[in-house]
Amino acid sequence: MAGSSAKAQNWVYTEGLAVESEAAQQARAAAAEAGIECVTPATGALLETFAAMARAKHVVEVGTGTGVSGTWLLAGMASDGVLTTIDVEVDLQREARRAFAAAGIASSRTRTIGGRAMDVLPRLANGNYDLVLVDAEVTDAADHLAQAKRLLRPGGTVVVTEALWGDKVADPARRDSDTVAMREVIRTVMEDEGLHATLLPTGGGVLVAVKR
Ligand SMILES: C[S@@+](CC[C@H](N)C(=O)[O-])C[C@H]1O[C@@H](n2cnc3c(N)ncnc32)[C@H](O)[C@@H]1O
Repeated sequence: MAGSSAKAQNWVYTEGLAVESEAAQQARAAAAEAGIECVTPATGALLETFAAMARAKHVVEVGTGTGVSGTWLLAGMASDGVLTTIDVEVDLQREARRAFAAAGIASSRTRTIGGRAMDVLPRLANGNYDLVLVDAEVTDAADHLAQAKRLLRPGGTVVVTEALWGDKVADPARRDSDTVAMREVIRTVMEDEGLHATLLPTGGGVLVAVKR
């Protein structure tokens, strides 16, 4: 028990270290008002770091929401990098565009596409992207991941958020369909010889894989 309370303390400490920009805070408030989930501050900081490590110029995001994750990604990307972000909810994307503008991001650096990811992703170019973030429905994550693999250049990174699925993935007694689907996504990624992969406990769990 002492171990798990120390882990909880570590988690709170890690989240507290991530200083969120005013624009991301604005997007987070809009997400709360709309009743949608968004990445935690520590996950956002991790996304910024991944984007900066890659000096990312071409990033795809599945699940724009109100722009919390997008704001963090743009902060880490190359100054001329372009974020292509997809969501079925265009009203949420309007909030995201507001957050990107508040962050001082030129409109030419974001491409917000309204629609279902599986209608949009197949139209994007093979091997052209440095980073793909998958943050929509867990039931679609396997399909989004397969598209991400196609879109990434060698050395490009795919990130799947909420990978610990409300702390249920690690509990073998949890067998609801969403938890099983996320476990299957993790297994597929970890066993894929075309990827270097790991699972981080940051935020709600972050599955990260680099294309070989
Ligand atoms: C968890 S929220 C994204 C939050 C956002 N990434 C952030 O952290 O600020 C998930 C989003 O995925 C969108 N979504 C769900 N299914 C989708 C699909 N099949 N294609 C595109 N977007 C989808 C929802 O409308 C919702 O805005």
